[in-house]
Amino acid sequence: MNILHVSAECFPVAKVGGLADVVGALPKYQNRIGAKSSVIMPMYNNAFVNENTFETLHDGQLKLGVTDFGFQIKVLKNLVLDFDTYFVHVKELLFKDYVYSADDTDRFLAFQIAALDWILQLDKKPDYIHCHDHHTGLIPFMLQESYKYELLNKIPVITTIHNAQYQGWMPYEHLHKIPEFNLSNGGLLDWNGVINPLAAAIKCAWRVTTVSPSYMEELQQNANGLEHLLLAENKKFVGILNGIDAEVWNPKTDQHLVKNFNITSIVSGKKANKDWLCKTFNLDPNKPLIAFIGRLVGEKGAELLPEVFKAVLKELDVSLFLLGSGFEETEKQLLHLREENTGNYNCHIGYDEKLSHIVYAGADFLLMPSRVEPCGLNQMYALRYATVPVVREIGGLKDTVTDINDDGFGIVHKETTVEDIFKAIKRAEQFYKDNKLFKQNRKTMMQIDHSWEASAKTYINLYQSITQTND
Ligand SMILES: Nc1ncnc2c1ncn2[C@@H]1O[C@H](COP(=O)(O)OP(=O)(O)O[C@H]2O[C@H](CO)[C@@H](O)[C@H](O)[C@H]2O)[C@@H](O)[C@H]1O
Repeated sequence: MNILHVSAECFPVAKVGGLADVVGALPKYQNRIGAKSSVIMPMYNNAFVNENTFETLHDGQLKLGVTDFGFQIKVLKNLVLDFDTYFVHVKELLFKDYVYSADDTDRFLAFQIAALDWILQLDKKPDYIHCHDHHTGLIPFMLQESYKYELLNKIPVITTIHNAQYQGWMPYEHLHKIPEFNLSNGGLLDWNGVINPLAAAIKCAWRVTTVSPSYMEELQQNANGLEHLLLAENKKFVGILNGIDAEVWNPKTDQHLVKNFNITSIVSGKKANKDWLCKTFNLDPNKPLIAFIGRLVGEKGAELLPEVFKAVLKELDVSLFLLGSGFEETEKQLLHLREENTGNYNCHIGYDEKLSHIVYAGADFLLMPSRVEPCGLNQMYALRYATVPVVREIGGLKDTVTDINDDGFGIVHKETTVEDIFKAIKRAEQFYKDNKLFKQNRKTMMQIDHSWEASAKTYINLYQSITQTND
């Protein structure tokens, strides 16, 4: 079984968030159970690309409306990843020092067209094409409708929704850039009067998956405008919980940590990482350390954090640390908060992979007050590093975290409000004081298995079920 994943991000090549973690792990675990899974992604002008060498497999020309662009498909020459990774190189459009920006429409259109042009001329074509998020949302449409790709229209195409908040909307002036199709089927591209690549993917993909079962249910009520479409297409939908790459995220071997640990050395291991964090960021190591890691956007409840932190710092005896970037105003408020709270609060505004690993290991609690959380990986990393997740009961958080009061191991709150988040942190402060229970809970958390094995198999079964139904 030959599967080609198409994605804008893939760890360790280019990561903005959880999409990269999933696309960097799922193919690896699919290969371990006998599939031949590979990835095609854009070639960005980033550190990974500059540190490695590439070989050109294919040279082509693509048309975006009236403009021609040369493109190459490249592979790594000096390094072997856990799966074959193909890179679409379009110098003028994709080769930038960012992944996403305001010019994404043309960039990801070119990426998708180049990927399909390349597949079209392959002797051995993939058995399945697995697209991820709206950046690849026009592929199911083009496979089904564009005359140019008629030869590929029997290849089952699956779309995974990692986040339905972003849909890739584009005005109709871009319509002519999509390889020619029967215009009377143009409605498949449309949702509410604009071209909507995520909606097109939902309409045209053979199956659609969401990254947790609860998120699939919730989307029917809250899908940023696509609710009716989801209801109409719900027979295509399957919710498959993400896993984590338990080899990359392993406190026993993690190269980023100050000290490694396993289930028999939790206390000393976590202490060494916490001490380093507290020393580096001027925090009191004797207080429970509550951390947040993530994009500072509305979905994550981030704009409430400055107010929550202010109240917590006034009333509770804990230390707070935040690693993230996003809304400028939230960043400003978070930085400003440091001035009056030295010793109990600090933040690092920016993206830092290494620091994130130390925070998962060194924190006592990890805060995730998300408004929307399709799956969430942070809480699963936290569990693996014996850090108590403090989460809102939503999406994948609901599927992976059970409250301590319900015989579970985490702290769960109902709403993304300042009051609820504050109360959850207060419960964390209390829980930390129960030394025996707190220590025992760390062991329980470390034994929870969220590795990819089971979900990788579920995806394979899903692909097979498509072939069986359509044979
Ligand atoms: N400033 C920073 N520095 C270092 N690392 C940082 C960072 N900010 C975030 N990260 C890292 O980025 C990843 C975030 O993953 P999530 O799954 O929590 O969220 P995201 O919303 O990006 O993903 C979307 O896709 C994933 C994958 O399907 C879903 O789990 C999720 O719910 C959905 O919103 C984690 O690896 C985290 O450590």
